[in-house]
Amino acid sequence: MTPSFTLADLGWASDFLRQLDLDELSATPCRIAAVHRSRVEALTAAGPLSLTPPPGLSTGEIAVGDWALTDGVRLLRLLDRRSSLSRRAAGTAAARQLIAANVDTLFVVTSCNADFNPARLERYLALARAAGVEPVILLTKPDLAPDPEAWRERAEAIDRRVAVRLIDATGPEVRAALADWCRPGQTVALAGSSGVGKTTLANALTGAAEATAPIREDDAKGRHTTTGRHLRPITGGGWLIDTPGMRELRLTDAGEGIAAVFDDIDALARACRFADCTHGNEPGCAVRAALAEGRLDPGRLARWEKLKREDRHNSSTLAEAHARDRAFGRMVREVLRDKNRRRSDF
Ligand SMILES: Nc1nc2c(ncn2[C@@H]2O[C@H](COP(=O)(O)OP(=O)(O)OP(=O)(O)O)[C@@H](O)[C@H]2O)c(=O)[nH]1
Ligand SMILES: [Zn+2]
Repeated sequence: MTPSFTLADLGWASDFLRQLDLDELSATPCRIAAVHRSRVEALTAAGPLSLTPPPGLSTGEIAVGDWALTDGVRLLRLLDRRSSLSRRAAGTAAARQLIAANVDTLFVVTSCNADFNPARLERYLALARAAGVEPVILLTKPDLAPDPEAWRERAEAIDRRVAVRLIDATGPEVRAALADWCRPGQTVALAGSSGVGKTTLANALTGAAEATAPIREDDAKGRHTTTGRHLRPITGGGWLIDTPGMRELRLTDAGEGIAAVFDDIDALARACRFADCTHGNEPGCAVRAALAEGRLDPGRLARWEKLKREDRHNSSTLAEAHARDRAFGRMVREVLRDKNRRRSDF
């Protein structure tokens, strides 16, 4: 059985259509469902396709969730994204790694227990905002907590603009509870620590069968292709982007997002007498004044400062990262040389 999706089901919208030139109107819009080393898998209104990217476009520049144009064999070009989630690439280099594109909602998942950590939640909210994605906080395991409402209140206090839902990931109501964000054409992703229930939620949204076995669909030629590997249809409408990279998000260049989550502190800092105020001993510091008057929670200020430091560190230029790598390489070589020297002394 081949599920068929309309372009609107796949998330096609007028801001993608507007990007097409007249001579591109005959090309087929497709949504990237999986990215491999040299090919991508894509979904079209006529079914799944396996495509090669055009010369000059590496698969590293393509993300699951991207919209592109195809002639049926090749990917012709990528369309501009509405949002993109990226993280600092593994290793020490400050390069960015694309994780997902055109995500509408990031479900930030934590539990009604010791996993709940305001600093981490703020960090995820900042990351979502910087990516252009709406964050929603999901609090799992309310069934195991004596007073789940207290956890909800704590989560709501972090940012009043963010929706918070208590949700038993193992219960029957997962799709109903998240229906607002899982309408046809909408795309969601899940982030959060290990063990908070992301896999359980993903299975509930997509149907457990698809989660454990890849969906096999007949393509036009009657061969079997595996599709939707990382762009998984949600039962009843919408899409879940579930890639290995989604599970390890780190904060990169989220300066704008941090300012949005901590707009109160940001406004205070702008009112300091000196533009480069460190909120230490400078006269006319509005941040310290707010602290002294009890208008600003010292814990919140500490988390803001920590996030800013971390963001500065993660956003350090490639050149700096390379310099660090070189220094590290030099150290490793020296240690090895030293070891060999000692070995040859025996
Ligand atoms: N009672 C209860 N158990 C839950 C709930 N959510 C998750 N669990 C259980 O918690 C355990 C971990 O859930 P997972 O879905 O594997 O967590 P995860 O976030 O995917 O973890 P990683 O795969 O390590 O990232 C499982 O045994 C779930 O059944 C919940 O809301 N209530
Ligand atoms: Zn100040």
